[in-house]
Amino acid sequence: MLVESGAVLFVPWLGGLIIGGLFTQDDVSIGLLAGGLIGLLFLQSSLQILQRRVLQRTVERLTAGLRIGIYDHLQRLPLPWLEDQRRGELLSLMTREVDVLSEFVTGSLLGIVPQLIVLTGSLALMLTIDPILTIPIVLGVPAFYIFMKIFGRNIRPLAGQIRDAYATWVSLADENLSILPVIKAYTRETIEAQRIKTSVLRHRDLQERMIAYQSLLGPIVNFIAAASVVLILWLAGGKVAEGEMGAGELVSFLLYAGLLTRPVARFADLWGQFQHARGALRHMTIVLAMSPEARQGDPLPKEVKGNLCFESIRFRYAGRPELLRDVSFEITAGQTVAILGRNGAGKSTLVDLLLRFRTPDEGTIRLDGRDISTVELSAYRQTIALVPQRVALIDGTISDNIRLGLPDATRDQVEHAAREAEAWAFISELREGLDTKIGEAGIRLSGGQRQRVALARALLKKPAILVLDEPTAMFDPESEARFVETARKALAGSTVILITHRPASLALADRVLNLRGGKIDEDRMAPRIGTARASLEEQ
Ligand SMILES: Nc1ncnc2c1ncn2[C@@H]1O[C@H](COP(=O)(O)OP(=O)(O)OP(=O)(O)O)[C@@H](O)[C@H]1O
Repeated sequence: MLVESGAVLFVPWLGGLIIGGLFTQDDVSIGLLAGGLIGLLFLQSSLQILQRRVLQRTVERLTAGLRIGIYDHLQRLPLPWLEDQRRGELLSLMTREVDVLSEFVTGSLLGIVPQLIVLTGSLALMLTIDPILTIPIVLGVPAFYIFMKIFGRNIRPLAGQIRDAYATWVSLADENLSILPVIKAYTRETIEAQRIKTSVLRHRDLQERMIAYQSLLGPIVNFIAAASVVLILWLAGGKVAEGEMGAGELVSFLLYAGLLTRPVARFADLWGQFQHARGALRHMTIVLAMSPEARQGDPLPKEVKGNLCFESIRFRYAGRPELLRDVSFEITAGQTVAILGRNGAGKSTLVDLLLRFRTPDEGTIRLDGRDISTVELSAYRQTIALVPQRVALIDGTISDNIRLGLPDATRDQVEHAAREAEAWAFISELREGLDTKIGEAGIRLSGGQRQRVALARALLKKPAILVLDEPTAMFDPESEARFVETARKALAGSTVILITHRPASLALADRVLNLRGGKIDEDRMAPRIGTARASLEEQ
């Protein structure tokens, strides 16, 4: 770009010499100069080709790098922050805003220095030809920038509004696509189509306003440039007639004035693009400056026993009354403890605290006596397997899904885990068994089947601590009874936290804790559970 800008500055000079040569009728030097000029133009075009290729590649690399970097950062951010964000906004950050920014960097920002060379070079050479003629041009350029700045004031807020409008419509479309059955069942298609239309049209209208602003700029700049050339011709024409200026010099001067329009027009666009990119950059900076979860900490010993201790835990969600007031309990390694509580009592929140998805406002959770907040995060989470209420499966085969937490597991281990989770019966009936594709690219599983796959995934990991949030909620009574029987063997040795209201599953528990009013009590039902276990064992 720098070399090309230098080459560009020679063209008017040579052009002027050729015209000057025409007047002196010197054929040899004109031929030489014309040859030189063609060579220079050829060099300029070749450099432009090279420049485009290099820039295009840089755009692609920058875009891909930013996307990878932002995604990687996003998934390391704390869950509560991620839950507060709109999905569309995060998607737009990785797609549209990355494009805006990388196009600005390679399309405009990198061009600044070469364009400045052309600008100052042209002005300097014009000054050497005729300082008086150059003065109005030198004065005109700052006036032009003040005009651009005023113009930019309208563009900046608009760029932010466009970003928001885009994120809104993408969020809406994303949400609607994921709840299509509800939309169809409640025949909301027309209403939803209208909502999408309104938000898409709002984005379109804002975009049109932006284009209107930007398209005004180009022609205004061109008009100013053309009018200036006419003015110069008029002023300089007299000087040539009076012999104060040669024809060649006039041509060079005009060509330099023409050259000036290139950087000036680029800088005019630059302002709008800069405002646009600034919006994207600000959003990106806010997200990238967010601190990820603290991952560093003490390593865990190889053998984790699974003794858990919640000490005086207090917790509230922002803007809500205190949910956990003084939660204290201990679980000895290998015990299965059921946690009961009404809807909204805070059971899932306790699990979130255990997994370090959230941090208690006060109190400490200990694993084998260590404060979990001081332990290295990945190693800590690897000791826990969670079967959440809402099972999330990935697009892939059943086997991929079960292997999620233990990618190197053998086929036998996967099958064994599937049997323990009462999943083998339905898997073996599928034509491709464990290799059956599920998710968007494959078959849909029923709620109960999904839950069993998730359970197999957790059992395969053989974690020190297993958290089961309503693991049998979608099981029929027979499968539940079988699960309870096999699970007792499968879970032996693991510390199990079981959140359930189902009496049959409760039979798995050694102890029952009741979460009520933000506190934990040991439940009086416990002896009855012992009886239920005994009767199950008899059966
Ligand atoms: N991210 C959140 N922000 C604000 N409040 C929340 C959040 N998540 C949960 N809550 C609130 O905290 C309370 C406890 O929720 P939690 O999911 O822990 O209850 P739960 O005992 O697991 O309920 P359930 O038996 O229905 O699953 C509820 O009142 C819920 O509205």
